[in-house]
Amino acid sequence: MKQEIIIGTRDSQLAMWQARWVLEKLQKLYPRKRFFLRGMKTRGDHILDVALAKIGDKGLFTKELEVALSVGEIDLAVHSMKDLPTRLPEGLIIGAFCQREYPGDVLISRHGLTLETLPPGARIGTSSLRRTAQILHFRPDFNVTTIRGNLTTRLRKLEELNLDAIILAYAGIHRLGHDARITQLIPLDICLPAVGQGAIAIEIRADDPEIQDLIRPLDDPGSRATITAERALMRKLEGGCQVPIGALGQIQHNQLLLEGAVASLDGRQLVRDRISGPPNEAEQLGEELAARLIKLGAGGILEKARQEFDLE
Ligand SMILES: NCc1[nH]cc(CCC(=O)O)c1CC(=O)O
Repeated sequence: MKQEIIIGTRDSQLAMWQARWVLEKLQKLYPRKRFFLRGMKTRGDHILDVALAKIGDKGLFTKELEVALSVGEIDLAVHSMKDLPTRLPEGLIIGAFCQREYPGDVLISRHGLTLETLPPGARIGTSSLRRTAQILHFRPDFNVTTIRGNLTTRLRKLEELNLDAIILAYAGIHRLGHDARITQLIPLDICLPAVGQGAIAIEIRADDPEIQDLIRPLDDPGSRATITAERALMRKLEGGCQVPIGALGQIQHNQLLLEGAVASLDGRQLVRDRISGPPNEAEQLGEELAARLIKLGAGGILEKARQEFDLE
């Protein structure tokens, strides 16, 4: 049995917080083992001046960690679930879907105003096409500006760029202790989160049953089912972080309720639908909802979104 276990993650503040959270849980469960944290840079951490959608690379924030995991330099990789592509490299699996935090997005505005009360033409900063499209659908008058960088950088840009508000995931803000800056929890019927948002993923080697057993207590069946459905939907729609897709699975009365939305970049077109069924059919529910969204016009919207980005 291994006595020393190396946990890899990105070296951003949020990633380190999440990996330390995993480390502390494991250390409590296995006081005799020694756990180490290794922070690594990914390509996504190097390219900071380009909009995410334009880099459009699968595994931008995960690849270097996956290489280290595959060759055994680390024993497990801790990621934000939403950074993890829907298809993993050969030989790697999600060993644990950790209990999800509140999955939605939040508005942080400078004068305490909400999506409803911000003035016409307000300047909103976000890094995601999904947020842009859904927010513009609700408030077509907003001026949306791209901001990138880690959480602290983005919070700073609210002031520096003289924006009226920025939109971020609740989970990241909460984990880094910035709750006091939240102006509004953005209603889920206005903006569906990114697939997997708010959850921490532990990626491991498929042929490592010892580590699989070790992390099993950190797996949350509800989060596993709901996020599996979201990821199946995403896979079927072939979206990555470069496409405006929102999805959210929830367990209600022992049923899995899955909602999904696809919107055009300008927010004019938006299709949204839901499906529910038994949690053990998560994968099929995701695929079925994807098929329904395509029938409602998602295919055309996505095709156009991809073209617009290739042309720029
Ligand atoms: N895109 C980067 C990223 N990856 C995960 C989170 C937040 C934490 C989470 O969703 O678990 C964030 C920041 C954000 O989108 O505001």
